[in-house]
Amino acid sequence: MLALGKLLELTLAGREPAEKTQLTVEGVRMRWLSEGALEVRPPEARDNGLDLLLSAGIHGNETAPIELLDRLLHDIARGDLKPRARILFLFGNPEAIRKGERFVEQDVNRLFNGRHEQSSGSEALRACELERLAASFFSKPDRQRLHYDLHTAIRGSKIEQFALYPWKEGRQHSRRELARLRAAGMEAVLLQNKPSIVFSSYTYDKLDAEAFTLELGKARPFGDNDGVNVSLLETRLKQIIDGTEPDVAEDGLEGLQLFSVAREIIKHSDAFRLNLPQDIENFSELEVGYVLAEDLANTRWVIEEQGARIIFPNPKVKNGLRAGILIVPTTDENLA
Ligand SMILES: O=C(O)CCC(=O)N[C@@H](CCC(=O)O)C(=O)O
Ligand SMILES: [Zn+2]
Repeated sequence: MLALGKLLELTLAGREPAEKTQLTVEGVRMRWLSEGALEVRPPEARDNGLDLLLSAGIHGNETAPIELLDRLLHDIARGDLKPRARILFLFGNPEAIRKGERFVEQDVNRLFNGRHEQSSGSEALRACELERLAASFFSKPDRQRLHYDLHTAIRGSKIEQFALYPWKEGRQHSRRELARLRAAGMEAVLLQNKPSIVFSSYTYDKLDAEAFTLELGKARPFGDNDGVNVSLLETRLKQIIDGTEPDVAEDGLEGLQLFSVAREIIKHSDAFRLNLPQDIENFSELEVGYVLAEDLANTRWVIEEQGARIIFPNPKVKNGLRAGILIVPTTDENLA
């Protein structure tokens, strides 16, 4: 296997490779760009015009997606997987990955779309670098752009694998991309309805990629991911990479549950209280009238929406950040 296939090992050791560019026997070029960043380019004659960004480890303790990208890279470096797409592999927060923690000082996934400029520290610098790497990768005209930012969640979930689809004014969510996600094993998609500061929102909004955050199960340490079944996604990614992906039927949304955001719960102060059991699962339903959260100055978050569910409840976030998302079921009528 080419040494650059060991991007994860290099990243965990905090080392630069001796050789920055290597070629497989079939002429696939692997190029190390910076810590945790590697570009793969097929020979020109085989290039099918897709630019695919695969990122994981934006949160350092979310290891199943990191292991998945590591397996794909090994297959490419051994010549077992022959790309027809250009690919950028990114391990988002190397320092946090080495520590096995979600983040070190601040959550990288709250620092995109310019937020890093208002901040400082190594994670702000990393978010800036990730934006730059993604922008440079997606700068070639007339190519398809696709980004999957792979995550696992802090808690268990009533719906194990789901995607979050960013929003941009005047742009419609794509039925074809949703069918592709369904084929990749996703059981639900949350259609966002406002701008956001996460990585996939940056590539969707500023770089015109089709972009998604994918949640694949519960976060566990390296080597402990048997419970996270990524086989459908892994098969689909291999097919996207080597250009053998079966056509997705645009009516192929069967079994895919769609949700939209009703409200984001923002923690404003240290007085914030979230009235949920610690072990509550994502997608748990909340009854109308339930007092979900309380904050300073008698602010109360009371459930008003029929069929409301909660995802990512987390009262420990820093003040000013999202402490949960209230979602409601929606339909496919506004898809392009
Ligand atoms: O389990 C949790 O509370 C968080 C899991 C996670 O890291 N989710 C991403 C979602 C990003 C998005 O909104 O697209 C995050 O919170 O950064
Ligand atoms: Zn995450």
